[in-house]
Amino acid sequence: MAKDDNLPLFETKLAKGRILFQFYSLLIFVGTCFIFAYRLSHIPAKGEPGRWAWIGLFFSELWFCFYWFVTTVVRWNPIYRNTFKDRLSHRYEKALPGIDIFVCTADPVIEPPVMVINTVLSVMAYDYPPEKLSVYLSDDGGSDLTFYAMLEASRFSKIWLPFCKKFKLEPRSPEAYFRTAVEPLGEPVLAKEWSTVKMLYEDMKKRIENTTKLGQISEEISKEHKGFNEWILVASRHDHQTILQILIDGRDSEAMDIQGQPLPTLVYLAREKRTQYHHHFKAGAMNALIRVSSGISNSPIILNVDCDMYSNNSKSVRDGLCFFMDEEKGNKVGFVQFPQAFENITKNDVYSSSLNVTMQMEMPGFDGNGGPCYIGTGCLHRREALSGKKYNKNFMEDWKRWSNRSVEESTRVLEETSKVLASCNYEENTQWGKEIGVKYDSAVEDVLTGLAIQCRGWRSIYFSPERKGFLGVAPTTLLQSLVQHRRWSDGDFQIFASRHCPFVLGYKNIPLKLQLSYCIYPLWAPTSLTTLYYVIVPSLCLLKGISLFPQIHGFLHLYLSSFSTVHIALENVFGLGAHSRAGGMIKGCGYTEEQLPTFLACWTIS
Ligand SMILES: O=c1ccn([C@@H]2O[C@H](COP(=O)(O)OP(=O)(O)O[C@H]3O[C@H](CO)[C@@H](O)[C@H](O)[C@H]3O)[C@@H](O)[C@H]2O)c(=O)[nH]1
Ligand SMILES: [Mn+2]
Repeated sequence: MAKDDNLPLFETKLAKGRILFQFYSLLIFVGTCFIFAYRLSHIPAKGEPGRWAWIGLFFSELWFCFYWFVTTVVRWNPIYRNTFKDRLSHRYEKALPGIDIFVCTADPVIEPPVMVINTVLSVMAYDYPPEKLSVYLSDDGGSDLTFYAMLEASRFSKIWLPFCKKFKLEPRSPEAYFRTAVEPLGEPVLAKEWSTVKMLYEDMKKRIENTTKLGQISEEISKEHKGFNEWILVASRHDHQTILQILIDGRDSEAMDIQGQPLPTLVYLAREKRTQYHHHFKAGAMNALIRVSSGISNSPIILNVDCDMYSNNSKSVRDGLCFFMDEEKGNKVGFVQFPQAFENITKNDVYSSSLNVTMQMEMPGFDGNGGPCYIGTGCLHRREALSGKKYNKNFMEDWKRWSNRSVEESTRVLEETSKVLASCNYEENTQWGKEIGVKYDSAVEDVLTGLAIQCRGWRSIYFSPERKGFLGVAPTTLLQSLVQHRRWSDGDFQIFASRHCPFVLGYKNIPLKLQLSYCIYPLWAPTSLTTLYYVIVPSLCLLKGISLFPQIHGFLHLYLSSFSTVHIALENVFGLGAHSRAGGMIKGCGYTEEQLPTFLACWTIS
């Protein structure tokens, strides 16, 4: 036995500078106490003008103080993870488990088929034994255009996968790769292959784009695959039977790339849609995928990505497995969440679409408090945890059980038997969407599902490697950004106001500091009310000559002004610092949610 056999597969590091941050928080807290002392001791008497405005202001400040407390709890103790993939490979290379990868798409117009298949190709090309990978595309658009693109991708994968592996390319989305890669002119052999593959990709892209533009499949194309016949029965995207096509069956000995290596299984699924049944959006799609995949490959680990988030790092699956397969701590891990990162962030990122503060400060903080939330994409799940199983101390994943499994049926029979699992009435009178799978009835099904998994005893892990695991498309216009934030604020607040409230669901199931951390997003919505109050009422009162802030003189002046200096200086270090450390621009900073310090500054300056 080699001597590194007992070493862990991952390590955890505490963030630097925590003490400084904690000291800074203490300073803010002292300042806040002074404010409350003043507010309470100077309430205008009954009949004096401004009494109600004053009391309102006091409650707003109490709220800000609570919100600041929650953000401080989140940021108190961030941790960072590091994996040892060489140890994983050394110990388990022959016994690596199967991985099922789910890609969700919903609309061929908003999510063009070319983009979708780039994501699909990027995950098919993971640096992982291909016979152990199964990629499932869920098409809620029920579109033959997307199906056609998948057919093209299944053919192109035979060239693309060996090409990626031979030259160890990154990223493995052909579009993203060719956009940035420089032609290797110095090496004639490589250069020839490079330009051939590029040309083949461009040709395929053109064919798909032309068909998409046309909006329908030509007769010539429809003869290429019997799958197109399914669309004869499709009334509309909201009313059709299940369409399930196994485009590449990994068990098939003829499913080989041009180098003779096996290919990952590739499945196209458009679950059944009927107008009288609610389809539950992405959550419904995910649950159909969980069931269908259990009949086909049934891998113990499930990775899910949105169709606009391609894999930017071919090692991510191995990274994730370092957590699940760690001998000491792995069994408790329910899911491993990667950050959402985007490749289309504008220069100043005025709407803070990059989510830098969330991804680089808050999520590591969640992890330190008990585990990050599930954020819908770039997440590896343990199938058992996602399917509703409770963790218990004796749980031991049997990684071999899954790899020994063999499905006997032919591809066609397998397709037919699996279709039932994606039908509309399959979930009637079951726990799907409640206790099993991704939860329904929430605009942020992901956060709610992650919370439930944690409450069932599983640990989650946040892993942010230097080379980003996934890159997606962020909203860039004010309208897109507002729509997204409104959905998040609404959805998160609904969780808070329901029986799924972190303090109810989490009571005794997750640590109190994690329950508190979970409030940070649900409280966005109510905080907007106090913010509006704080912005509007004092200004109106000033117009009437009523001041709601103290006139400063004497000792208090000295104290407050020195505090304001210290505070503003520190706010620059921590507020701006937090933002720019997270890679943001100064202009985007005003949009981060550092309210209390901002209001403190407002106090001290007024
Ligand atoms: O009926 C539907 C609607 C959407 N989707 C897919 O769901 C994903 C996310 O939807 P999108 O409209 O892009 O929402 P975003 O605001 O970008 O989603 C963010 O927020 C969601 C809710 O918190 C998470 O589920 C997502 O993963 C996260 O990227 C996309 O791949 C869609 O194709 C479906 O499969 N079926
Ligand atoms: Mn999206």
